[in-house]
Amino acid sequence: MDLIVHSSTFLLPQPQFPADNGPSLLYALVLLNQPLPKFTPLLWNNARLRVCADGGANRLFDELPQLFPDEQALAIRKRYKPDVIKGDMDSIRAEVLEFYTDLGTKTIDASHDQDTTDLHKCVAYIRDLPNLENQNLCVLVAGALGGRFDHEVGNINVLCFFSTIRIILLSDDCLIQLLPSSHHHEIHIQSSVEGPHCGLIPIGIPSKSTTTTGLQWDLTDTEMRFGGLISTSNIVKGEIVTVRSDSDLLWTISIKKA
Ligand SMILES: Nc1ncnc2c1ncn2[C@@H]1O[C@H](COP(=O)(O)OP(=O)(O)OP(=O)(O)O)[C@@H](O)[C@H]1O
Ligand SMILES: Cc1ncc(C[n+]2csc(CCO)c2C)c(N)n1
Repeated sequence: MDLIVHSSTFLLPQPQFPADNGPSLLYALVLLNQPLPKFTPLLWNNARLRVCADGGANRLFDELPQLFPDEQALAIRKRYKPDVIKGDMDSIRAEVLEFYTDLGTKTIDASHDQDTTDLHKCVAYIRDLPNLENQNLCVLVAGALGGRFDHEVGNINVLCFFSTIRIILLSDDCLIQLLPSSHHHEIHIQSSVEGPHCGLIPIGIPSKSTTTTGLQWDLTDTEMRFGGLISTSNIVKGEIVTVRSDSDLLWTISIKKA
């Protein structure tokens, strides 16, 4: 079975990027309608494509200037111009839509589809871009956690729906990604910015057998299911965590305050 190497180098300050011997990835950033993480400018600079999910554009417009209090808000808004705004467009304010449209941002009104979330619509757009086809794509999602639980679960469902795309849900406090059972996984821990608290959670179906190394409470051919054992409040011990499982798992790890 093939191995996937994971490494949160996108959280490292630019001079060290890319740090270890992890894969060379092409990052796309999606901003959601939630308070933006403090490290959003870092993600922005590391991304090749920047997309706002509907009301995520309000967050960019309102909150990015607050991260640069010594600079003029207009200058910051012009510097942080999204490539695309996509969604059902019921949350973006008219002035924000007009501002970014005037700057040349592409807008896609997908209000006809009331069965998928704005994040789903944005990831589908990124997946279907022709010139990203052969690239090693990784979608970073800012503002995905905290707030309404139905939205959080909807965001996790996007990980499962697009299970062959690397997608990482981020907040100021933690990240979540899917570890598909189709591969073995090696997670290179960036201990300056993440850890030590972590979790491994079966998603969709129980896991009959999960085996890990590098954790304080390693699993050895262990069963995990809701209503039984799941691995929360675990702690990263080594620089590398390995995971192999017979079913898909969520990996979550805490993000350190700057
Ligand atoms: N409280 C939240 N917690 C987590 N994610 C959120 C939250 N609010 C919004 N999002 C994410 O941001 C995206 C865009 O948000 P927006 O408010 O524009 O969506 P919406 O379709 O108007 O939501 P709804 O109609 O359900 O309130 C959502 O698809 C979701 O992924
Ligand atoms: C069974 C079922 N439950 C909820 C919705 C509502 N819904 C799900 S995603 C979405 C778009 C949000 O931007 C909306 C309105 C539905 N369609 N089907």
